[in-house]
Amino acid sequence: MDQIAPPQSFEIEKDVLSVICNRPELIYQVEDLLDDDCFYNSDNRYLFSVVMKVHFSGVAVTQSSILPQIITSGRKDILDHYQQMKKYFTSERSLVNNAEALVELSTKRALLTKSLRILQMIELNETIEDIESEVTDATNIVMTRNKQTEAISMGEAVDGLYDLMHRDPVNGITGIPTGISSLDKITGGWEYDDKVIIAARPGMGKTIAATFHSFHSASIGYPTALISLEVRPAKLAGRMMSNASGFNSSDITKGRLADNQKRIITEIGDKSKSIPLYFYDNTRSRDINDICRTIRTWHRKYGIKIVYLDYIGLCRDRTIRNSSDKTAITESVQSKLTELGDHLGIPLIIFSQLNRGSEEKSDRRPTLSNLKSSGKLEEDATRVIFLYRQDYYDSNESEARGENFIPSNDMEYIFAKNREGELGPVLLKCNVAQNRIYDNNQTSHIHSAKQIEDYYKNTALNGIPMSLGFA
Ligand SMILES: Nc1ncnc2c1ncn2[C@@H]1O[C@H](COP(=O)(O)OP(=O)(O)OP(=O)(O)O)[C@@H](O)[C@H]1O
Repeated sequence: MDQIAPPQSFEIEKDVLSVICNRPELIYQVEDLLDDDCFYNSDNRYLFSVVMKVHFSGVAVTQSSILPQIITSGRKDILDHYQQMKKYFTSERSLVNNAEALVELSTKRALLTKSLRILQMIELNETIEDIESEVTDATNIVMTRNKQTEAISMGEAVDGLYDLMHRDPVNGITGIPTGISSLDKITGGWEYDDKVIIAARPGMGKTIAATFHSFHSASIGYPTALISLEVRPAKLAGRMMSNASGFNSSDITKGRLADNQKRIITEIGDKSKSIPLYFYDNTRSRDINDICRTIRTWHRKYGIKIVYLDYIGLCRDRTIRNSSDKTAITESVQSKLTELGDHLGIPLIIFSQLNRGSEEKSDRRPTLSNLKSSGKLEEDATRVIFLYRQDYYDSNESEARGENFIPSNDMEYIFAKNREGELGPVLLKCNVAQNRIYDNNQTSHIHSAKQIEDYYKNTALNGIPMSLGFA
């Protein structure tokens, strides 16, 4: 393997360089295609980088404009090289084809380097996760190259439209059902190209929403990833069991249930073990590069169809040098997530924590301006939804006055951006102790054993024996 010569062609490099040195007005044909790495020969690579620097500065590429660049770098020998390229003239007709050939050769060189690295890692018995990461990088090398050279034809676009048009809506929904019919009406379910930001101040119910929606999508059969950077999987499962049983989630996790109640949770728990829901181990890493790698692996391994991330502000990014620049980190994290969602073609539901800064005004409902401090969250999102519960404030104020508080359970999903649908609030109910979110017109989402049976009838939890004596 060590003996494999790096794929390259000095002749093609020379052909391309001679055309762009003689006919700089043609550079635009290849400027998006080529980068320095496309040239294997170091003089060619250096000359190309100088030519492009001049070109991108908006100045015409001539001997006099490249001269200052060469002199400041101390590589006067490159001037001879430039003159040789000018003398060696070849037809410009093959420029694009030749440039594509150079891209292909450089891709092969990058793959060769990666392959040697992977072989070495196997030899050194490095962890499978690290090896997998290198394999993913290798796939990305090929993907990036494809992006540069392949267009999507009108034929492909129209075929894609037919696929969308012929999807069989179930109850009018083509995406992944949210679990709440009034939300499904507005969204049509979470769509394959969705990047949804669900933002809220602390205590508004982000984790309840993440748990509720992910449990729902998994229980109706969609392989689901729940990346919670705050709550451990056993506690998340406790919230899901609370949702399914109606018992207070704290009572479940703190061992405060009676024996017959524990039996019910065990029944539901055992049944739900087969649900395709995958939790991320947040003790391993909160770095977005590891998170994206994990999601890619799960997509291959488990066929993940939707990802919930709770919440973006807790992600780190080791590629950002200044770790105190929160905006730079959020922007980088978000662009990595957007790229991942586009690449996998699955919805990403990303939770975001708003700070408490602007709660002084009389209407405490957040607006898009509250997202401004979190980088470009709004720009890339297909939808921005704010969660709001007036109970949160009322209960604190009642407590301060020493009064008893009776919750309204009102919850609003406020659509502040919705690329293909209505804006405005959707009024729902949320029972925080039971981790339940339900339509406003229901007195309770689920309040009897019979309703639980009906609710889960078409899900993997179908057949849960709910006749164990609770209402
Ligand atoms: N078992 C419970 N009993 C009573 N209230 C609860 C229970 N579990 C959660 N809550 C309350 O529900 C609200 C929403 O909880 P959730 O964990 O979803 O908050 P969050 O929006 O994720 O915020 P944070 O990041 O601060 O945890 C909080 O005010 C919390 O105190």
